[in-house]
Amino acid sequence: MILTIDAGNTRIKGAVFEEDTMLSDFVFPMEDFKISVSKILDVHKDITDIVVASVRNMPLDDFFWFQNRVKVTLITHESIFPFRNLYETPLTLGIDRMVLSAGAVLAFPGQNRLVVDAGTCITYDFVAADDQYLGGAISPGIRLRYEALHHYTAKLPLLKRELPDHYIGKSTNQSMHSGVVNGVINEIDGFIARYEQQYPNFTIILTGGDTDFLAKQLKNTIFANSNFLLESLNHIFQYNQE
Ligand SMILES: Nc1ncnc2c1ncn2[C@@H]1O[C@H](COP(=O)(O)OP(=O)(O)OP(=O)(O)O)[C@@H](O)[C@H]1O
Ligand SMILES: CC(C)(CO)[C@@H](O)C(=O)NCCC(=O)O
Ligand SMILES: [K+]
Repeated sequence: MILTIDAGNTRIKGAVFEEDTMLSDFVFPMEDFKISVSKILDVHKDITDIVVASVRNMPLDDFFWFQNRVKVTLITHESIFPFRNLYETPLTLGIDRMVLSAGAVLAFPGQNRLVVDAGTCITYDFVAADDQYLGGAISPGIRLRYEALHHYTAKLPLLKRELPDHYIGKSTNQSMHSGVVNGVINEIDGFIARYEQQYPNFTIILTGGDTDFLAKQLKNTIFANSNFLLESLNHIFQYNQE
């Protein structure tokens, strides 16, 4: 039994796996890291390994704190990934993007794959059918866009995400929802259309904190799975054992 941990930019997510089955999952703020993980280990006494991917500047001691109870594996640029990395700056590629790309290769062998992670940032990662990682894009996520509008203006309020039913916003709030949410939807549809010009067939995976909010709004058929990063960590761990 293993505990996978995704230390994201805003929140920490975790899931317990017995082989390919997810037994439970958790979300907690950074401050609660040690207490939350301790509790999970207390409840699931059969956990033998913790597998972590972190995009934060978090002290590694926090992870290795549990070393006396379980084996701790940190996924880093030195881990074994099932793709050839063609990024020109491979050492600056986010570990989350590498894990998602690896997960896409292992879950969808022999296909072109695009992973869209709608989290704090929206990231796009393309891995071709020959398992070459080509790169992608990084843009601000939904919450970041709302926060930026509020933070860098005098008049715009801080709003919570809301699905607009009109393109033409008839009030400040409607205009902001249309700008942020329709903007993101068009961005994702637009990226997919662009990639389609070059690669007529590919599998699209949507993940991240805004998965469920966005999934039905997109034009294309996608695999929507907000736990894809945690599942990918489980797959990479198994792959690295083999
Ligand atoms: N309870 C929540 N707390 C924070 N963000 C949430 C929540 N529910 C949905 N979201 C949405 O999730 C997005 C953030 O995604 P996510 O939670 O995956 O970010 P994260 O933890 O920083 O991870 P990552 O760094 O991998 O993006 C925000 O744009 C926000 O709209
Ligand atoms: C883009 C983020 C912040 C998304 O979580 C992360 O993947 C990251 O820090 N990336 C480093 C830059 C890059 O991927 O090229
Ligand atoms: K992200």
